Amino acid sequence: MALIETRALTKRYGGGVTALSELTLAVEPGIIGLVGANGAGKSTFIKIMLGLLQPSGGELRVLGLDPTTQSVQVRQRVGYMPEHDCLPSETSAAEYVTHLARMSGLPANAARERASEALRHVGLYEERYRQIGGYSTGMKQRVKLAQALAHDPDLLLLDEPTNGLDPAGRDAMLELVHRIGTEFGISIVVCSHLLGEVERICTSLIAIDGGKLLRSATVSDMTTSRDVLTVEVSEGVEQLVARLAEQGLPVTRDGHALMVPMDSDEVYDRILIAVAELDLPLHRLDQRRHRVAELFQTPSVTGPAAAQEVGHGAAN
Ligand SMILES: Nc1ncnc2c1ncn2[C@@H]1O[C@H](COP(=O)(O)OP(=O)(O)OP(=O)(O)O)[C@@H](O)[C@H]1O
Repeated sequence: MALIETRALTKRYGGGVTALSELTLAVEPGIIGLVGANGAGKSTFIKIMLGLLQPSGGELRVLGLDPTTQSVQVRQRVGYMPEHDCLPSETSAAEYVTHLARMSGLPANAARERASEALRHVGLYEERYRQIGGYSTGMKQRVKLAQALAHDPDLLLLDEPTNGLDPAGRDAMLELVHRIGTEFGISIVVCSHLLGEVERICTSLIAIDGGKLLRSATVSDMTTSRDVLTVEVSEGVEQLVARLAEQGLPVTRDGHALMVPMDSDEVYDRILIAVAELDLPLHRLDQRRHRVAELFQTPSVTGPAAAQEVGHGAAN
């Protein structure tokens, strides 16, 4: 059974905004990156999966359940970490997470135990009796993660868990998410507008742009068949580009380097022959795996920083 399955899932808000447009996908259990630029529709998708928002059209199953009619069952099995800060400042993390565990239906003692355990998993055990108002941003994010874990869910939906964190904090949060996914065997959907960031911890990726599905596949499927050859010549780059284009090889430029998808073994030889025939000084010819971010580059996305972001448009 697929973990999440949608068919033509669509969400329109008032004011003519189509936040999700005919999304059709199926993902298997694992750590799933839900990636897209700001406004791509990630939060909307998460809220529909939780049954907090009703879709305007299409179908959806989460853990085999229909959130539009079985939202209580869905929320019993799904933990949700919202994007924005929503924590009470004058309450301790222990009190807050216990309270939410109780609200999910656990008896008082079990709720307290589960809260302590969840806070231990996220590294806040020692600090759990301090008021949340005195916590750093990273600690607050961890409290949100702990409350999502407290009722022992089968699936976690994390909306931008690295928001507001510095690079070290982002790394630590991603490592934690990865550990929870692998050690506890919980499936996780982790939203991010930074593909390069989640790519390293995910087993599959759903990429959306302007509410439309760009791609949904396992990370290994996205990368294994897409090795790329990098060629650098000290001079005559234009000649080489023209020669490779004549041969029907798709070439993209990355600074001085030329990148050619390695669709078959003979591509390597064809490049070597072209360089030799043109008598160009070969500086470098090597093969490497495509980074997932490169697979999503569009003509309007340029430069290394932009290449990290998926898509480029808001939904309209
Ligand atoms: N309640 C709403 N009413 C009208 N439009 C909305 C509403 N909520 C979201 N939108 C619009 O729907 C589109 C998708 O928003 P959504 O928050 O789902 O995107 P996102 O990918 O999560 O982006 P972000 O990371 O910035 O939150 C955006 O254009 C947004 O402005």
